[in-house]
Amino acid sequence: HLKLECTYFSSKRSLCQQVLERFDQQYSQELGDLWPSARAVLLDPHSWQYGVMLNRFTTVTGITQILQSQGFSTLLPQTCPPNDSHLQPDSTSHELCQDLQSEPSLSSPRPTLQCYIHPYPLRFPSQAHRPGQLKQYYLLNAASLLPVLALQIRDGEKVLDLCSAPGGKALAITQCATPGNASVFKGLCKLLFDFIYYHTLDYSHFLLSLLQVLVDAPCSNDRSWLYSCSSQQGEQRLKERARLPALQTQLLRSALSAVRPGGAVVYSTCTLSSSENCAVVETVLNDCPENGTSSPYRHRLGILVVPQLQYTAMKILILKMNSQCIL
Ligand SMILES: C[S@@+](CC[C@H](N)C(=O)[O-])C[C@H]1O[C@@H](n2cnc3c(N)ncnc32)[C@H](O)[C@@H]1O
Repeated sequence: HLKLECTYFSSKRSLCQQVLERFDQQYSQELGDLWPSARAVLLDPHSWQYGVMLNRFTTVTGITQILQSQGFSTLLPQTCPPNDSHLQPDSTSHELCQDLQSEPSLSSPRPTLQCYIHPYPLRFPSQAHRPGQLKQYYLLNAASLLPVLALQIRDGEKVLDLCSAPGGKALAITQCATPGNASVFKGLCKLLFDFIYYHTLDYSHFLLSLLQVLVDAPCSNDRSWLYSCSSQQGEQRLKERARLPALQTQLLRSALSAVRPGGAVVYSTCTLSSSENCAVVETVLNDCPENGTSSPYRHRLGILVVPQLQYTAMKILILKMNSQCIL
């Protein structure tokens, strides 16, 4: 049963001062003027926003109306805006929107992710686990959907979600394409909540067989690292942080060995740290002589989503994500 009222997120979390000091040092240099507002969001759990992703494998009767009556609106465009809309400042956005909406080679439209967000950090109640039943919706940080959208998954494609646990993005992947075998997908949705995963660094047994690979790499998750740790744990995590780029580089190389020509590898993290983001991608690109300094890839190494208080930035980013865009 749905609890019909939304509640503000409240929790007692203890801040790890050492981690904050390191972030201040590093991010004021890397992000400049953007850091104070990003810092304010990270330090105020009440301002953290969660999207509500509907599960299209269940009948979602009534939830859409409840969400809309509470002021939630869809994150992704349900229909493409006209070419001169203020939300899509360039033609790339319009093409991306059309691409998100439909698959030209298929007679029926491709399923789109249904995610609702609110202009204020209102938290929709999470749905309790009901044995034998799928959840009708999941709460997740809306920015987590960007790597999944970047995969541009089409029906029938093989996707490897290389660092899957606990499974938020894998769930989003299941919402993006029509599965060949619906019961397998339903089983997957269930399994993902049992936190099943395995650790290896070698994915070469998939050698050149996959079209899409997602590397949502283990990283110094800024938001959670700031909280819930003693000063001893903080020290330990900062040491661990220095070792992460080597692991991330290994995982990204392994993903590249599994993807077939013409496919795509999407690398994502939930840290703002440049040494775990563009530096990792650059290191791997440097392996390939054809990706020299004059390569066009150099100018489009990725999108950095910096937490801000205005939610509209997220919608605009979704429409612009195919072009070079650093917020
Ligand atoms: C950022 S989390 C992934 C979150 C997940 N994609 C999601 O959306 O729920 C990174 C995960 O990678 C796992 N991991 C660490 N080393 C790994 C490895 N060698 N192969 C696969 N996963 C690994 C970690 O245990 C962690 O669960």
